[in-house]
Amino acid sequence: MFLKRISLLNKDNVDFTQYPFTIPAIESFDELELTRNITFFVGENGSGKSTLLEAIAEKCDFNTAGGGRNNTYDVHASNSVLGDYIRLSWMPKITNGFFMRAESFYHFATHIDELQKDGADAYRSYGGRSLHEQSHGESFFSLFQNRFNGRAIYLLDEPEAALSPQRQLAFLRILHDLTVKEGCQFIIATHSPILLGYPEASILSFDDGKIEEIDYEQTDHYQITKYFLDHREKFLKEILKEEPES
Ligand SMILES: Nc1ncnc2c1ncn2[C@@H]1O[C@H](COP(=O)(O)OP(=O)(O)OP(=O)(O)O)[C@@H](O)[C@H]1O
Repeated sequence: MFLKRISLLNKDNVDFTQYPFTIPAIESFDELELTRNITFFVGENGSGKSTLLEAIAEKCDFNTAGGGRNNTYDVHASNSVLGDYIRLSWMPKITNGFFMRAESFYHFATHIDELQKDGADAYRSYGGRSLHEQSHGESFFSLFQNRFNGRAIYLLDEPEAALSPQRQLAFLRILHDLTVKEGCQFIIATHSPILLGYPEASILSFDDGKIEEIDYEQTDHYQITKYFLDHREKFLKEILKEEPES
């Protein structure tokens, strides 16, 4: 493990009427200890997971549109406001890593194509061919299999977005190998009940206005998916029933 703690600085200068401090989990955020090689961020849509992940990426000097330190391109690279207010505590400090956001991965793929056109052997780290020539899920997988290794921290925003259930299971194996054999650290925002099931991870919930560690079985992702699978017909009848006209 490398990144041990994330702390809020300058609390006196914070404007709680402005984004990102209007997000309840960020408003109450003070300090977060990271205790495992894999940390999951979970929570309802809009609960602040990406906001904190992007702030960590900015403090790591990764491209906030996606990429590592050396991936300089402009598309959607936004400044993280929260990045100005947090401090990362490392032991030891590392600089290698990657910020992956599913939503802007297309632009990252174009950036790699441009590097290749300029003469760099950029495809080598991504399965030997353009990420655009691979399916969405295949391109994610090429990144995980070829680009990720060694003493590094990986910040992933919804990596399951393009992965089939089978590939999500295969991704668990990659996570296992990269953390156990290579010592990599991961922070992953996810909605996947499959990924969240990884046994040696800590799960931080952003719900109920605070960031707190919870068990797998306490997550909505586990509970709703399990309930749905166990009671699909009853569940669907309930949510699809016609309301009587008033
Ligand atoms: N640049 C911005 N300016 C103002 N508000 C923003 C900005 N970016 C995000 N927000 C708001 O902050 C809240 C948290 O967004 P964030 O993307 O961190 O949520 P999330 O937990 O990652 O959600 P999801 O699971 O849907 O990806 C949302 O209500 C969103 O509308």
